[in-house]
Amino acid sequence: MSKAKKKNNNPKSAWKLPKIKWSKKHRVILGSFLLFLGLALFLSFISFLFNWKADQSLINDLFNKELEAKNWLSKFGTKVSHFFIFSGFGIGAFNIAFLTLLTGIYLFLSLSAKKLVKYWFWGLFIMAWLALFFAFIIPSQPILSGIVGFEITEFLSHYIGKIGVGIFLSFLLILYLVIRLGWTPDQLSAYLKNKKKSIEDEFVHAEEQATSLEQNDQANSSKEEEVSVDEEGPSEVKLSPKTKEENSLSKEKILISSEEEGDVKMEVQAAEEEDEVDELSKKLVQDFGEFDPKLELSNYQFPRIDLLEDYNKGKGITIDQNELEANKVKIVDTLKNYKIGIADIKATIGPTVTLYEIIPEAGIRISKIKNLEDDIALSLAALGIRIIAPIPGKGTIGIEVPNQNPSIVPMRSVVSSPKFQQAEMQLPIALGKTISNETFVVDLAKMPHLLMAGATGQGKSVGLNVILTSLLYQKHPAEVKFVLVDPKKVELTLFNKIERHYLAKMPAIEEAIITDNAKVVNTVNSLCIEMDARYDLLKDAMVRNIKEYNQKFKARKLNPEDGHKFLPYIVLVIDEFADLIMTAGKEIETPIARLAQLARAIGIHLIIATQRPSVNVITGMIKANFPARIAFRVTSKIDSRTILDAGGADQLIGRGDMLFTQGNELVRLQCALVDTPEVDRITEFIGSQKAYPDAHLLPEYQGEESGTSIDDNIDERDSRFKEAAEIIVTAQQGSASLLQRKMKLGYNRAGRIIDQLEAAGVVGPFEGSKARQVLINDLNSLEEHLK
Ligand SMILES: Nc1ncnc2c1ncn2[C@@H]1O[C@H](COP(=O)(O)OP(=O)(O)OP(=O)(O)O)[C@@H](O)[C@H]1O
Repeated sequence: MSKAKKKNNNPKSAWKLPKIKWSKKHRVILGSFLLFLGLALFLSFISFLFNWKADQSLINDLFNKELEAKNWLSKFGTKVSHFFIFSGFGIGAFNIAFLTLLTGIYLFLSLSAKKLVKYWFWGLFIMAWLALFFAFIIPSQPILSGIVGFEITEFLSHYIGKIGVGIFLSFLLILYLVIRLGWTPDQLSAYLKNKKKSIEDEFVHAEEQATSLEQNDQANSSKEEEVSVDEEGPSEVKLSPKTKEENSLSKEKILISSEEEGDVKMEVQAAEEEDEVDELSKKLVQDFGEFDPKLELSNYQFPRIDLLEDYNKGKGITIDQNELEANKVKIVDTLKNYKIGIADIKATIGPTVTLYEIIPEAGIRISKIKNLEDDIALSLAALGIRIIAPIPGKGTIGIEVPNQNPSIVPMRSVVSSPKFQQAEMQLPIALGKTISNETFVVDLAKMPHLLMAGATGQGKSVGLNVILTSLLYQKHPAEVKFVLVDPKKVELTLFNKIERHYLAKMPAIEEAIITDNAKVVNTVNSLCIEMDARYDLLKDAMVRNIKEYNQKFKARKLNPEDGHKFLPYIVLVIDEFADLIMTAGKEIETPIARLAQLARAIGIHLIIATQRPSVNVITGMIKANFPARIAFRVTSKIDSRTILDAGGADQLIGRGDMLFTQGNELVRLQCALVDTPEVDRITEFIGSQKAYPDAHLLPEYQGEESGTSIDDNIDERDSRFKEAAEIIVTAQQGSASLLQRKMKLGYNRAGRIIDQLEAAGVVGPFEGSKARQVLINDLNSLEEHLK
């Protein structure tokens, strides 16, 4: 009988499997039918509990019109309830009603059938268990155990005795708890926590699905829109692997368009595969929670705001009313000399400069004012005047006049601003304040690289410290690593204290802050290798960028045994780029440009600073790849053009007054001030806390000189040398990351083996970013060669 019942029910779940054949309409119709059927069963069952005795006489006399049933669903309710509860499985049969209802909901909302099969299996399991259980403890109540439950228990106790049945039932219960719910004593608490979340997620998910369906419905109703859905859905998926939720959403999109077009089977299969990974990762997350990259330094404390100085001690900007008036008169008079009438003038007071916004009288052409820019500046005779004609987006002209008593923008004020504190950015940086005294926060990850230049003593080093400090205030040591290059050996030394928290370096280098140019070249090349390795990981994980990758890793969808790991952002800071490019030339320019072009997606960001903004330092290649630029004060217009492709930086007043561009318009900012003692306190605060055993290690890179000196010493070969050689020859691809993945090696060991393979003549020399050439064609030749 139980079999018969299962047969009855299974098809419902099996119907769902060949999803693609079911049009949305069919699913909705069948779904709502099952939904109502489930509801009817549920009501019948409930009512049966109270009326079963009264209605019992009906069972064999269903067609007698004189008899009335008390069941809420009358004779139908009585009959089915009797069948499922009384003759069947007792109150466990409520599961049938519930499962039918659930199937209805799944079909209605077009949710994945995979889960449903599971629900049915375990739902029926529990139903059978309950029947046996009740027959075991209260055998006299057929309504609790049902006849089937009673009979089976009878049968079992006949053979294994009452105690045997008890043991058997306990075993089944444990089976359910362990397999279905994943309970072990220590995971019990973790489970309870996660269950809540997964239920919430499911609701959100279902809502999203419903909205997506609705949207598609709307799309289908209009022919034009239908085309756009069809075009967008599939191409989105092919080009951009998505996170779990997005994936199932786009899967739905494809299915819907497939009903119109009917040939996107491939995507459907891919989506099914993703489901399996999902199940596993969900289970892992359920058992262990999300992966927490911060766990190793879980007690790490972020630096406190009071480590920073409050230079203004609560004072805001102070500006003299007379100063404002005098400047206004001067501006109006000067413009009058050039026959430019003013309709209105408005002043916005910033920390360093005040912006006078002028609306010229009707009929005056902006171009006229623009042409007179230099003359007007001369007439106003003040350093630091910058004319913006027109102010982008407005029909007005801006004249920036320096304040007589500029106020400092303390790092403390920008760090504690809500704008920075609540910034939802990957690498938020509080650069300073705008001319209208608003805190200016940018995302380094979006820049994605920054070029910083200005004459000496104008605030570059402070600017670098502002950037680094911003990140220290927002990012845990597990999330970001700095590679610091400081040929001047003074500016960044303080950061030595946080070497084992925040710095990254090559294993062979002792000092984490690199001062020697030859080592810089190696390190930059090492970052290129890191970049390639990260791209391999991204490709393998089928994601587009580090953010998605880390999300996927945290959700335990990527297996660490395949070489996957949480990837911190890496920020490379080069303090004096001029020295470097003068001595190393192309050797450094090429890998820098390569990093700049490609590294954004994998979380490596470059900041290069120079006090010599000449074209042989800031070359075309560098400029093309650094759209975000900061110019501090420079001495000539030419320098300003070299940095910004525009004048203006020569009109700045120094001490952190700067122009910032992210590729479009220029923004004048007052850089925040963080002085050496403050940086000292912050690094001391961080440095005194528990650290990682070492700085974050970058891949090994052997420079030209050291590369050629590898001997082919057979005794010193790695124990897995031969295996590695075979992998390389089979794949015909000489890369350390390949060995890393296939042999599950660390980067250093894989790198060493590659060097040994080079020495043994199996692979060619290092070719920068490209994989090395493999010099042996097949395994037979390799055998010969190694002999
Ligand atoms: N944002 C700022 N607010 C106030 N004063 C500043 C600011 N930035 C710099 N200064 C002042 O300017 C001085 C020089 O700044 P900084 O050392 O950053 O210049 P620099 O451009 O790095 O010089 P160099 O190229 O010689 O290292 C600082 O000591 C400080 O007094």
